[in-house]
Amino acid sequence: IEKVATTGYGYGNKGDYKSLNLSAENGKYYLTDLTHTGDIETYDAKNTETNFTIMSDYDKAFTSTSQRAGVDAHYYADQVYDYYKNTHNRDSYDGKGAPLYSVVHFGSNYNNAFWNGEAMFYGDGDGRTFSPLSGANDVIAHELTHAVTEHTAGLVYENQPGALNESFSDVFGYFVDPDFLMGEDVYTPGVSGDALRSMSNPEQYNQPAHMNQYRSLPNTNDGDHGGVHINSGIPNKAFYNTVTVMGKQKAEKIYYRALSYYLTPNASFSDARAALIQSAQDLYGSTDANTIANAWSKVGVY
Ligand SMILES: Cc1cccc(C(=O)O)c1OC(=O)C1CC1
Ligand SMILES: [Ca+2]
Ligand SMILES: [Zn+2]
Repeated sequence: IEKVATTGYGYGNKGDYKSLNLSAENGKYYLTDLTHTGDIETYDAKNTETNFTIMSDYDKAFTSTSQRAGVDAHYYADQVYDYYKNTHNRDSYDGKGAPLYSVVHFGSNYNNAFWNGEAMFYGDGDGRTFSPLSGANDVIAHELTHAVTEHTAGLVYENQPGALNESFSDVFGYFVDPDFLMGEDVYTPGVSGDALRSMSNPEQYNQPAHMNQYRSLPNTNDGDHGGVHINSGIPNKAFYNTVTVMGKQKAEKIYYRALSYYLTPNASFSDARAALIQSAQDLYGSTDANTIANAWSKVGVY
């Protein structure tokens, strides 16, 4: 007997109804989406950091409170998979249809989300800094883009290449959730209107928005690997300067081409500027190439 594809539904972290691609076997239903080249599977860590079991139910309704984080992780993984396939003709993060694994309820009161090279992991948050982190599609897009970056440019996760790595994840978070805030749907559930980061106004959340504010930090864990989540404000602002002029349709093609074709592991901010200019020139010509050049010059990167 094997798992057969079926559909069901569930409630996400906000109690919102979402239809789901499931699989069925022996009268049980699983968060296994068989509709893509690689399966999309969602696991429950049950607040451990080691034991993960695929989320299942005895019917097609994933409506219990403990299933909400899984419903969102599963639904948004499908949405981001479709984004890369439909917009960039990229089949999963490796371009070869790799299966997508997500793990929810990771750890306890865990205010983080991450890609560990094999799967996406989402904490539940502590209810003050974060609500469950799978509750936002820009977070899933951010994490999955770390996987895409690993399989394309391979931007080293430290100093300027690391800040570019972070910025490309935020940028594709914008392409999936087109607003200039990151994590706004799961950040500080008790405070409305704030976010983890702002791409239009990085300073609002203590990030630099210009090269003359670049923060040289130690390349250690507590130095945020040379400030990858801090200095990403500079390329994020350059993106804001770009997309507000040329629009999302052109920007997403240019950014994808730079990431997948030109950028290399130790790229600096200046290398990224050149790669994006070249990508714009390749695809659309000098007007859009100049838009990129100006967008980066305005943040002090030449
Ligand atoms: C919440 C969080 C903490 C530490 C690292 C990351 C990380 O993935 O770099 C992280 O996730 C994000 O930044 C996503 C966009 C909200
Ligand atoms: Ca957002
Ligand atoms: Zn990240």
